[in-house]
Amino acid sequence: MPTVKDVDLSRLNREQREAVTAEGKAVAVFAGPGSGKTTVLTSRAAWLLQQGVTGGRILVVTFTRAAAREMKERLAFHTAAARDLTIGTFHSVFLRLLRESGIPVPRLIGEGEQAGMLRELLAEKKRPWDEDAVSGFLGQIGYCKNHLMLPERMNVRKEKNIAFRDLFHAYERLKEDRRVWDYDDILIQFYRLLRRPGSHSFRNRYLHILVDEFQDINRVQWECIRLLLPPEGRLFVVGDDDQSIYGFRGSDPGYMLELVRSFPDARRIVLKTNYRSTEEIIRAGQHLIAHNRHRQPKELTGVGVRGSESPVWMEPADEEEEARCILEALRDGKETAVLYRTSTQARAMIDALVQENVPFSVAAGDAAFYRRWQVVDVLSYLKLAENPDDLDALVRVINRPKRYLFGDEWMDGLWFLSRKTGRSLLECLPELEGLEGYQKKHLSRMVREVAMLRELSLTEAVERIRRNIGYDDFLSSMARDLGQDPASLREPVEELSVAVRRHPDAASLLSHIQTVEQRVREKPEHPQVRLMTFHRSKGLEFDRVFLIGLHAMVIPHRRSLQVPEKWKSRAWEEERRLLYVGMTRARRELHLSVSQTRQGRRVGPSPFLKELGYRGGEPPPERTEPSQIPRNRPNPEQPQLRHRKEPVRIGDELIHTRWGEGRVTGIIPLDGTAPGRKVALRFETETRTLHYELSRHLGLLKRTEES
Ligand SMILES: Nc1ncnc2c1ncn2[C@@H]1O[C@H](COP(=O)(O)OP(=O)(O)OP(=O)(O)O)[C@@H](O)[C@H]1O
Repeated sequence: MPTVKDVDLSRLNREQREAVTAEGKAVAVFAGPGSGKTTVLTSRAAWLLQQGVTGGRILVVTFTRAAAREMKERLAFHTAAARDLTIGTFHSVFLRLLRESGIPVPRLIGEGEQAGMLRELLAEKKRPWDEDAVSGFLGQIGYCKNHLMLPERMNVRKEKNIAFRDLFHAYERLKEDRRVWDYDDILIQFYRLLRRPGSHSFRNRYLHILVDEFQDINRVQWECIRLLLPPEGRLFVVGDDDQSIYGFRGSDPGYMLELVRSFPDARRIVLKTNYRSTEEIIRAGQHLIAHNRHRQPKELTGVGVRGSESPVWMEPADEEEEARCILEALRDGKETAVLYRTSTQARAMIDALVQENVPFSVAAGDAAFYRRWQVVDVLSYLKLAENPDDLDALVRVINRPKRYLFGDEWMDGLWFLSRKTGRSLLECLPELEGLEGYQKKHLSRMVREVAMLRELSLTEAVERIRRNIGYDDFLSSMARDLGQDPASLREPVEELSVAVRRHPDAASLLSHIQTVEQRVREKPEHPQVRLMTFHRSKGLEFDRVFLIGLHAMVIPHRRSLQVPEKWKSRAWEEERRLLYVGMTRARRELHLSVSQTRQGRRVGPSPFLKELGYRGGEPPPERTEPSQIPRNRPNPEQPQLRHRKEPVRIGDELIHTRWGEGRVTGIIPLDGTAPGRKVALRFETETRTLHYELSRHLGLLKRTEES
C-alpha cells in the first residue's frame, strides 16, 4: 500500500488551507489571478489521499492537457497512489469513460477535416463562401453543441438562421454517413450516455470531483459533471469569473454562481492574496476589472512586492516603432512576453525579431499572417509579375477580381497557345479561343496591369494590385455576398501594405517569408521572448509583459461589438476580462502600448485604457459602449500609470545604449495631453527621434551625470 507524504499545509495561507480541507457537498473557490489556484487544487487532491480516500474515487478535470500533465507531476511527488486518480481534460476523461462503457467510438476528426466537410456542403448547396466564413460556421456549430442546441431542436425563423440550421443538420448527417465524430461529439455522446437509465456504474464511480478553471465550463460539461456526481459525492471547483474568456465557445462564468445556487449549502471561499505581481500591477488590474458588472467582487492584495516602476504607457508612432522599442528593451535579457488581441498584430513583432535574429517562440497559428488567403492572393499577383508562366499563381488570381473565365478547360488551350507562339501563359490569355468580348477585355487588362507591376517598387505594386487591379473591390463585393464585415476581410491586405515597406522588391519579401516560416518552426527551448494572444496567455506568468496594439476596435474587438444589443454588454465585459488576463500575467513589469497609427491610419486608444487612467491619444472613432456600463467612474485610487516627468532641455547631453552620445535638438510633446515627450537627438552620424520617458524607463537613455 503506497504511503502518502504529508501535505504541508503550513506553506499555504489561511484561505488556501481552508479551501484544501473544506468539508461539504460543494466547495467553490473563487480566486483572483496569481492566488495559487493550481496549488490549492493539487493540495486538495493530495490531502484527500492522505485522508484515506482511494485514488480511484477521485476525478480531477482540467481545461488543457498541459495543466493535467502538471497536476499529475505535482501529485506524483506526494504519493504513488496518485497513479490511480483520474486526471485529464473533459474530452480525454469522457472519451475514456465512453470507450469503457462499450460504446463504439468512431474515428475522431480535427478542425481541418471538419472544415473540409463544410466546404463540400457549401459547394453542394451552391452557397458563396470563403475560409473565414467556414471557420465562422465551425465556431457557430461548436458553440451550439456546447450549449446542447442540436439542429433537430432548433426553432428558428429568420432566413439566415434557417440556412445555418440546415447546414448544421447536413454536417451532422455527413458525419454520421462517414462514421466520424468531431471533438464536441465526445461531450454530447457522454451526456447522452449519462442520461441513460443504466449508467449507474459511472454515476457512482467518483466520490470527489475536482474541476480546474471552472469559469470556462460550458453547458454540456456542467450537465455531465452534475450527472456524474453521486448523491453522496463532493464537488470542488476553483475558478476566477474575471478570467472567463471563452464565451465564444459557450463558456459561461454564470455556472460558478449557478453552482452556489444548485447546492444551497455550498461553501464559497475566496483567495485574496496574489503572490505573482507587484502591488502596482495588482492595483491596475483590480481597477480595470471593477468596471465589470457581472462578477463576484473580490479584493485582491499583494504580498508587498513593490515594482521599481509603475505600469508604463508606450505611445510609439506605429506598429513598426512599437516592435523596435520592444527589441531595444530585450537587450537586457529579461524574460518577456508580448501579448496581443489578434494574431495579425504579431506580424510586425515577428518581422522585427526575424530581421534582428532574436530567438523567440510563437504558436504557428499566430505566425500564419503570410499564409492568410488574402495575402496569398496578393503574393500570387507579385509572383505572376515575376514569372508570367507561373500557372499556380495565375489560377489563383484569375477570378480575383472576376474575369469570367470559369472551369479548367481553358488551361489546356492556354498551354497549347503558349507552346505554339513561344509567349508566356499570361500573355496568351486574351487570345484564347472562343472568348466573349467582355472576357477578352478583362483578360487584356489583367495582362497589362500585371506586366506593369514589374516596373514598380514593391509598395507601389501592392497598392496597384489593391486599387487598379481591383483586389480591394473584389473583397468588398465578396463581403457583401457573404454578409461579412468588409473591414475584417480587408484587414490582412491593410497589414500587408505596411509589411512590404521593409522590402525593396518582391524577391526580398518572399525570401523573408521563408525565413519567418523556418524561424517559427525552430521553437527554441528557453526563448527570452514569447509571443502569444491574450487567450493563450491564460495560466502563464512572466517577469515582463508588453501588451501591444491596445486600440479601439481591437480591444474590445470589432467583432465582439457586432452582436445584438442585448448581448453587447456581456461581450464588452468579456473583452475587458481578456485585457485583465493579459495584464495579470506580469510579475514585475507591465507595459501597455498604443501606437498613434495602425496599418497606416490614425487610430484611437481602446476605451478600456481610459478606465485605467490613460489620457492620451485620440478618442476612439466609434464609441459603442453599452449604456448600462458606467463611464468615467470617479477613480479615487487611480493607478500611477504616468511616466516620470523630469526636466529635459535642448542642448542636454544624453547617452543611448546603442547610438552613444547625443545632444537634444528638439522636444516634441505628444498630442498635448498624452503622457511623455519625444526628443530629437543628434548622435555622431545621425539624428533620431525617441520617446524620452519610455527610453529612460527601459534604461536605454542615460543622462551624462548618471554614467
Ligand atoms: N501560499 C503561497 N505562498 C507563496 N507562494 C505561493 C502561494 N500560493 C501560490 N504561490 C505562488 O504564486 C504563483 C501563482 O500561483 P498559481 O499559478 O497557482 O496561481 P493561479 O491562481 O493559478 O493564477 P492564474 O489564474 O492567474 O493563472 C505561483 O508562482 C505559486 O507558486
